[in-house]
Amino acid sequence: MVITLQTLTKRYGATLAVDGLDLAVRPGLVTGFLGPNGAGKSTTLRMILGLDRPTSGRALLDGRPYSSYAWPLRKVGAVLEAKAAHPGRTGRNHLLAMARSNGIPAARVDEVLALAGLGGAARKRTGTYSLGMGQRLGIAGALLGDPPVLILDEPVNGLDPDGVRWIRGLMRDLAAEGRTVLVSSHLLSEMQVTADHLIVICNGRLLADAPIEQILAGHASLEDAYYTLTEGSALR
Ligand SMILES: Nc1ncnc2c1ncn2[C@@H]1O[C@H](COP(=O)(O)OP(=O)(O)OP(=O)(O)O)[C@@H](O)[C@H]1O
Repeated sequence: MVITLQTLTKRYGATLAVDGLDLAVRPGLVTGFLGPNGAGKSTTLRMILGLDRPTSGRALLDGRPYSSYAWPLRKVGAVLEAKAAHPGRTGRNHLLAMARSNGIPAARVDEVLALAGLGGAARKRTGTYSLGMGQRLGIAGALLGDPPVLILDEPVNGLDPDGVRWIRGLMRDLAAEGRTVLVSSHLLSEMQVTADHLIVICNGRLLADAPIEQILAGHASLEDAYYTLTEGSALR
């Protein structure tokens, strides 16, 4: 499944959060989505997921908006914020409710809980989860519908070293299975070893959309390349 942005624009009052993005995110790759704080990454991801309405332009999944799909969890799995679950619900019940509303069998809930390393905490209330456990629950939820597209906003935030390794391997595996994996992160060293392709934005505008080798060429590290790319684009 291809994610296509067509002159995607979002204005909040005087702030142009996303400024005419035109690009395609392709299957079979881990695409890193980078940019300074306030660059417009989360706003872009929210528009792809139909959680924010574009001021103009469009965000499409295989040519159709997210909202046009009857079982969206079977098309796109997303983790936007850790701890999005109701704190009084157990992790398992949270996922069961998600599964039910998307016609996904209950057995899949236990599968993704085990996959996310949450088997032991499945029957605890999510309000008692640590940041990393909340992040794992979010990832379990994203995998629930076995979707062809995964959208992850800062997925390693709060994860322990084991968790970081796990999510890195998971993203690589999902891409190798032919899925579209779009991941935003500020951890450039992590992106350097995980991403195949990078999209860099600043002030809502596209700075780079290229294979990682091309962006790294002539630089000692992704951190170096990133600073070269963004230094000419002072933040508002
Ligand atoms: N609901 C909102 N109302 C008003 N302004 C908003 C809203 N959401 C985002 N913005 C503004 O839009 C711009 C882009 O924000 P966004 O959260 O998309 O950036 P980001 O790249 O995800 O940043 P970070 O790396 O800090 O998460 C910022 O200037 C932000 O203040």
